[in-house]
Amino acid sequence: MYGKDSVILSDICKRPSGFEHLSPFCYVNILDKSSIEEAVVNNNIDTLIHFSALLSAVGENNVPLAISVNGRGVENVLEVSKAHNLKLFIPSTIGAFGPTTTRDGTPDLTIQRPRTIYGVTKVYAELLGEYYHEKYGVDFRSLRFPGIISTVEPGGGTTDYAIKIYYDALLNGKHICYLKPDTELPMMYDTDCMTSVVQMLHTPSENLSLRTYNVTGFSFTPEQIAESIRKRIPTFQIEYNICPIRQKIADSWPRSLDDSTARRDWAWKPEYDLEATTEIMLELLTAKLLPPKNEPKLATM
Ligand SMILES: NC(=O)C1=CN([C@@H]2O[C@H](COP(=O)(O)OP(=O)(O)OC[C@H]3O[C@@H](n4cnc5c(N)ncnc54)[C@H](O)[C@@H]3O)[C@@H](O)[C@H]2O)C=CC1
Ligand SMILES: CC(=O)[C@H](N)C(=O)O
Repeated sequence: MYGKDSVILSDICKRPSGFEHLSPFCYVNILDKSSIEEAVVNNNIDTLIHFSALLSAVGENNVPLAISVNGRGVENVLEVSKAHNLKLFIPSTIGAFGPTTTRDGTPDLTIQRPRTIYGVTKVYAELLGEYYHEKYGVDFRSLRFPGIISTVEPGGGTTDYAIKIYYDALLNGKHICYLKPDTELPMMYDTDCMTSVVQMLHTPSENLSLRTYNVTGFSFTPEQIAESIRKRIPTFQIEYNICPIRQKIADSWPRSLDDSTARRDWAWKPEYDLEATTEIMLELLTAKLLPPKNEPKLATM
């Protein structure tokens, strides 16, 4: 299940430089079922992890494309999983909840009436996956993630500021935040996110009481993440220029998630809190963005 001999990455665009050593890479357009099937058959794939999607903010700007990528893409991977007996993981999100859901300690099973096309398509993915599991026996599994914080530049979501703020802290000493200072959202560090996927995929089917679980790390506001950065970069400043679209989305999402079912069923437990996340983000991004200048080489004799 791990390592470059076991994993193949795919996308419709070339992978960013610096990741070539990770694993083989191939073109797959998830809107083209035969392209998924070709990759599965040619590489003898047994598990499909389907990450491709348009996130919440970009989805609002291109609804037909979001319906297509997030909706048809899911239909295609489910059909291919059914035909080739694959284990299938599709991430869901806090975006699958909406303003009528309880926002604090949101449980796994509750009202799901999202108001974004991203959320609507993610509820569709959850329900269609569970339907394929019940009707056809597809080993479908899903986790509802909060905002994921990693050093990879964000792809157009509402929680993106929680990545950009670290870039800005190092490059400019200042971040202009599109959410209000007291907007609380749940988040999780990258390593915990990947651990949760691996743990859930390893859990025997009979131990899963749900096919879609909440998982979370910790919750914070822009003010609180700025304070955490200021402990390490005292001159760091945050200013606010509210984006009404993203603010409205954030105000409709949970402030915190209840992930006790995942903790009970497959011993889920995150390792990173806000301080540990700030520590590692600043360390990794310093290495990525501010590499040490090369010392002049000594003349060889
Ligand atoms: N980043 C986050 O905070 C969270 C992400 N998730 C889920 O995790 C998954 C990955 O999210 P990110 O990596 O942040 O998104 P991203 O926007 O960074 O990456 C999405 C990828 O999908 C690819 N893609 C788009 N159209 C495609 C097509 N037709 N065929 C093949 N690939 C296509 C894009 O090229 C891109 O590499 C998504 O399903 C998202 O809903 C869930 C909760 C939080
Ligand atoms: C929480 C998510 O699903 C994503 N980061 C987004 O903000 O759209």
